[in-house]
Amino acid sequence: MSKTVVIYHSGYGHTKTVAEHVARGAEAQIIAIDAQGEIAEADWDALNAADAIIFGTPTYMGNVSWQFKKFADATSKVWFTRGWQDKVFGGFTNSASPNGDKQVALITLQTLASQHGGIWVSLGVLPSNTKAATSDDPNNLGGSVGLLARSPADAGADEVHKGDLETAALYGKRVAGIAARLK
Ligand SMILES: Cc1cc2nc3c(=O)[nH]c(=O)nc-3n(C[C@H](O)[C@H](O)[C@H](O)COP(=O)(O)O)c2cc1C
Repeated sequence: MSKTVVIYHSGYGHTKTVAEHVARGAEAQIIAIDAQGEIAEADWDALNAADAIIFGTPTYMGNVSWQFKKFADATSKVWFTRGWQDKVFGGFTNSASPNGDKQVALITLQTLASQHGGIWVSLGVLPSNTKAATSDDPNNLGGSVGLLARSPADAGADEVHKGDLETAALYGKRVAGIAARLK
């Protein structure tokens, strides 16, 4: 059994909903970065002990939230010791527009994982991109690097698109499964 941790920031709850579905698929511990961009000391211990880490952030102004970036910069302490070298990593982002520059945020997460010498896991779910496809379908946003999710600007935190939440669970399962195979 591998140990997976989902660590995310969410300003208004939508990304939290996505994180919970990723964590359910991965059977992962879940850690929230708070509004000041902080996590507890015990959370660092959990991250250090994990076989797989999945990063999550809303896309704000075309990139990760400042709270996530503050966390990312704080990981430089671990970077110096190569403490996360060869861990398995994944990442997800949620935003209002179908595109909304989500990919930029995702690449930031992939780059963070790579800085740590990690093994990045792609989404691994075929896009639903036919005329009949809807937001209820898996990977209807057509991602490949990691998980993309959409919450329309007027949607509540419990209204993240159904297909994206299903994709979130599939992706969590995939990351944890790959970590278990490598262990
Ligand atoms: C400061 C700010 C910047 C945002 N920038 C973007 C953006 O660049 N692209 C986009 O599609 N949505 C953008 N949004 C919309 C959020 O990504 C969307 O509401 C998301 O669901 C918020 O997630 P959260 O509830 O976890 O904070 C922005 C929202 C805020 C508050």
